[in-house]
Amino acid sequence: MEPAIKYRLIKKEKHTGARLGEIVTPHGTFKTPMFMPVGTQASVKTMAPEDLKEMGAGIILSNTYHLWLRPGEDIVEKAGGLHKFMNWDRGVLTDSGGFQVFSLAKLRDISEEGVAFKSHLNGEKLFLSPEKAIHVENALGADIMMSFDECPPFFESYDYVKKSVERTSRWAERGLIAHQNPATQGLFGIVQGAGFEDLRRQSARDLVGMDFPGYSIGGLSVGESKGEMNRVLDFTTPMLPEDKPRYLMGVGSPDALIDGVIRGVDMFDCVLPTRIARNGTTMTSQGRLVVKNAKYSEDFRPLDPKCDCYVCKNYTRAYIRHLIKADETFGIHLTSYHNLYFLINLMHQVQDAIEQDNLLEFREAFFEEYGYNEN
Ligand SMILES: CO[C@@H]1O[C@H](CNc2nc3cc4c(=O)[nH]c(N)nc4cc3[nH]2)[C@H]2OC(C)(C)O[C@@H]12
Repeated sequence: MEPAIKYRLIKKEKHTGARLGEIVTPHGTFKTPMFMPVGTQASVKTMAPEDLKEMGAGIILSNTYHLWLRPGEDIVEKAGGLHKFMNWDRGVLTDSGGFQVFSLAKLRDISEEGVAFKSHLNGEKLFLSPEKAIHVENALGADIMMSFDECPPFFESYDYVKKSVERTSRWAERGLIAHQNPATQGLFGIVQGAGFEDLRRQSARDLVGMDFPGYSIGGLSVGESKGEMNRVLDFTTPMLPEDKPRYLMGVGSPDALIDGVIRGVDMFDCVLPTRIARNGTTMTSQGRLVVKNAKYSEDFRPLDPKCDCYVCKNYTRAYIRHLIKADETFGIHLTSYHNLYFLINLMHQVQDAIEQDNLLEFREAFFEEYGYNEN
C-alpha cells in the first residue's frame, strides 16, 4: 500500500547536517526545511487561508486536545474533516494532545492506560488514551498525525524519564494498531528521552523499529536552554533514518530554526510568531521590533525594509503602531502575517543556502544582522 507521506532527500549540505528535501502529502508536496504555522483551534489566528497561501505556507497545525474538547471531533468529521472545515486545501498536521494535557489541563493522572484529567474549559473529567487520541486524529483527517506520547519535564530524573520513554514506546505501538487510515494519514513517532543520550537512543531505536513514515523530536522547547536543545539534537537526529522527515516540535525562533536545520531537522512549528505579534512584537532582519513603542509613531518605513511581504510593501510602522494602540484587530493581523512570513521566508533562504553549500556563512551573516550573540 502506498504510504500517505513520503520524504525525498534532494541534497545534503556539504559542511553541516542540513538537508534539502521535499515531503509528499495527500494535499501537496512541500520543500523542506519548512516552518509550519500553528492553527490550534482550526484557525491560524487572524489569518485567512488566502493569506497563508500568499505567504507560502504549505502545512499548518491544528490540535487534537483542543478540537476534541471543542467543537468535538464528530462535528469536524461531519464537516468532511479539517481541510473542508477550515477551507484549507494544503497540508494539515495534528499534534496528539498529550503535550496539551500536560501544559493546559489541571489535575491529571497518568497511567499505563492513558491520562485522566480535567478539561481546562469546564473542569469536566476526561480520559485520553493512545487509542482515543489516534481515533480523534483519524476523525480530524490531518495528513500528518502525531503519536500519543508523554513529554516529560526536561529536568526530570533519569529513572522517571526512562519509565516514561518505555511507556511512550508502548503507547506508540498501540497507536499504530489503532490507526484506521494509514493510506491517507501518515502517523509520526515522537522521540523522547529528555537530555539523556542513552534514553534518546532507546526511544529512537524503539520507534524506528516500528517503521513510522516520519519522526518528531519531542521533549524540547520546554524551558531548557538553546545550548541544551542543540546538544540533544546533536546526538538525536543522527539516530533517525535519513530517508524520513524529522520534525522538531514547538520551535520557532529564527536562531533555533537555523541551528535545528544545521543539525538535520526538516520541519518546525511554534506559536511564537503569532503569539508575540498579538502584543505588537515583530521579527525583522535587524532583530525584534516592538512596533507599539512610541518611537515608531512617525516612522513611515515598513516593519522590515528588507522584507518583501504584503505587509511590508503596503503599511508603515506608524500605521501599524496606531492600530495596535487603538486596539484595531487589523493591527495584529498585520503583525501576525509579517511574523509568519518572516519565518517561512527564512526557511526559503535556508533552502537556498543548502543548495549553495554556504549555510554556515548564511548563519553568521543572519546572526550578525539580527543581533544574536553566541552565548
Ligand atoms: C515557545 O512556545 C512555548 O513553548 C511550547 C512549544 N514547545 C513545545 N515542545 C513540545 C513538545 C511536544 C512533545 O514532546 N510531544 C508532543 N506531542 N507535542 C509537543 C509539543 C511541543 N511544543 C509552547 O507550548 C506552550 C503553550 C506551553 O508554550 C509555548
